[in-house]
Amino acid sequence: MAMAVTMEVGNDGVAVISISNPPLNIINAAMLAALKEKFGEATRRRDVKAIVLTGKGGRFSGGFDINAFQNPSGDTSDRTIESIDLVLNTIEDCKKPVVAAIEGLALGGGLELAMGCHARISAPKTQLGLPELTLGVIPGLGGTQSLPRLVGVSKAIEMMLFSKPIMSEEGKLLGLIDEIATSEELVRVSRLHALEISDGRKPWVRSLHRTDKIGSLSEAQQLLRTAREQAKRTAPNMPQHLACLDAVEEGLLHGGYKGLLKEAAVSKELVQSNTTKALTHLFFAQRATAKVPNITDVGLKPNHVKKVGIIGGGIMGSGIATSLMLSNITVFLKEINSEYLLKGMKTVEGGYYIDTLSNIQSLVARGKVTQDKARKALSMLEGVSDYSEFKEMDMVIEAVIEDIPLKQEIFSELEKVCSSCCILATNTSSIDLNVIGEKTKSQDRIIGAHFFSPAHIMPLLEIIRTEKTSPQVILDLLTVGKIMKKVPIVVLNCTGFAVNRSFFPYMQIPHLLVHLGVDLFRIDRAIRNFGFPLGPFQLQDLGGFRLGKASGKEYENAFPDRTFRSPLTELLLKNGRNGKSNGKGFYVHEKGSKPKPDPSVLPIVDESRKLMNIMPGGKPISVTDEEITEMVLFPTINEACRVLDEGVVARASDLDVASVLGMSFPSYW
Ligand SMILES: C[C@H](O)CC(=O)SCCNC(=O)CCNC(=O)[C@H](O)C(C)(C)COP(=O)(O)OP(=O)(O)OC[C@H]1O[C@@H](n2cnc3c(N)ncnc32)[C@H](O)[C@@H]1OP(=O)(O)O
Repeated sequence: MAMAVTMEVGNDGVAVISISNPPLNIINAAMLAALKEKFGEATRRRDVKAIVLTGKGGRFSGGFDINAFQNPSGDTSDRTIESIDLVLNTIEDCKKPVVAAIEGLALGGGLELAMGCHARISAPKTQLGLPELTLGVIPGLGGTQSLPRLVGVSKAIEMMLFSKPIMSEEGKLLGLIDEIATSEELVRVSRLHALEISDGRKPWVRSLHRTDKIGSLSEAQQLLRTAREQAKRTAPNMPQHLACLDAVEEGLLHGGYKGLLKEAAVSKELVQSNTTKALTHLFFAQRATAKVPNITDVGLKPNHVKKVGIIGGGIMGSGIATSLMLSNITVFLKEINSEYLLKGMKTVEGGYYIDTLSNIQSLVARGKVTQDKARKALSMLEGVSDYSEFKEMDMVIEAVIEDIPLKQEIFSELEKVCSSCCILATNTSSIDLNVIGEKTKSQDRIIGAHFFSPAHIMPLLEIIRTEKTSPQVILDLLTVGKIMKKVPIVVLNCTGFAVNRSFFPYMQIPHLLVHLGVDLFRIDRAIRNFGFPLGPFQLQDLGGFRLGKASGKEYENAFPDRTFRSPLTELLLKNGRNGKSNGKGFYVHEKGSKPKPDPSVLPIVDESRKLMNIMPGGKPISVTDEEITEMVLFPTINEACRVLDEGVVARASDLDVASVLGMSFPSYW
């Protein structure tokens, strides 16, 4: 059904105005106009005593149409300010009481419409939130004014700045929700509530008139100061956080109406910003990854994957296991001996390293997982040291070291011990899948499941298919990925696949620059200032130099025309450095403190420079930070274009998503 706003007036004198725009009742300009019209009609009609505003199809509304931010009309100067015209003048100042009946979700503009009403009745477990900042904008239908007045300044700032929705049960405690009613009772209870307001038996509350939750101005300003400092630290390159706080402050200083004007002015500016363009592009790009041509559009049904075997309990294997367990999937973790098995199990569960939190403990400590969920997840893990249980597996993920003969042997073995419909996946980050499966006859069920480290935290899953991988197997892994709350992108088999292949210049060009005389710590700083959380040398420390050397070889073989070779990595290894794993890389890594640049690495760098001798005239080149960033990123973009041109990814936007979620490319560029 297309977008519609309908009104039904009952014998009780309540007009129920319903919005409908399946699946999420997204609001657009036409809907706002239709709402105004229906409210006008309800206000005029003598048989209407009160109004209930609700959404059809079990969802109130997912908010305003994000497409509108992608193509904002150039001149918005004489556009109506909807927060004033509709939410304030039409709904909040309506001459008849208006009650919102909320179910499923009320996000962004959806919640803002509800906050314009005089009371809110919600079904249980309904999501309420203002996630606009994740899109580069701020709440634009009055939310910066109504939310602080309904839940207090501190909670409102938290909900907006972290774009963190709450559930209706918490909303009830905070006073955002007046009553909770079952889905079946929702509209009936809302009608009664509206009539009771009309009879004077329940209070008729206009959100913007409220001051009781705001507290003193000095307290509020202290909260705003702290929030501003935090925003400057955590979102230094994004304007919307400070802009949102400015709009809140304006309303606190000069009243809700002035606050709405400020909100509108700021929104108008932000909607044209590059940050909004980038973040809304990412929103749709992320959803597009779920649509894989010839896989998700050919009527296949996913098989239910209940049991997964993992071969190898190292960092990757234990991270993947953690993520699967938290998604209620039973994991059999296999290691070659009891010592390694214990270590793998403890990395997941805790207790092996006394001073390091296990995967699960660290998620609980960071508030990502509740104790209850952690307990449940732990019951999904079993450690094994042979293949006797593997007949039962729906999928196996191999996560051993990058050693071709070892992987080939494991896959031959798996073919024998697993059932013929078990998915055989490898977590290799660069080895050709055809080579891994060469010694089997099961090429149709061999697939790459490339997780990014740490696998229980990073959201990207790169799914690699060969020409022989069956569509059903691809669909099944896609589905498991979604159950694990990962964002899966499907790519073709090639050296480095889509993500590491695109980013191999990002790891190599910094070495070229260093050999041309640029300071390595300056390169990391320039890249961090651009917005990456870590510089390329910090990243190489994390991966370890042995891995760097092995994958460097792969790229040298595959793309000899565009690889930079230097003896640096070899020299580092010879000097007993392997990056973070032994505490010695380009940085000093000590437990409990941030990595610090290590000056003792510089003589090794100099030795490598001397051996290469590529500085023009023997002198370091002179470059600006901007040039450093461009010299590192432009070849990366070129490689991404090759990846696209060769059809390794289905869409350019898949690479955008992969760069942000897998390589932490700053989302706002
Ligand atoms: C003026 C106001 O202050 C400004 C605003 O309201 S800004 C918008 C605020 N709202 C949001 O940010 C919510 C964005 N949406 C979401 O986070 C998620 O869609 C959700 C959590 C609501 C639901 O998730 P889920 O059930 O997985 O559904 P999901 O697949 O994401 O969405 C279903 C479809 O609706 C689309 N959609 C979701 N929210 C949308 C929006 N706000 N605008 C346009 N399209 C939207 C999706 O692109 C998807 O389309 P597709 O089927 O063609 O791919």
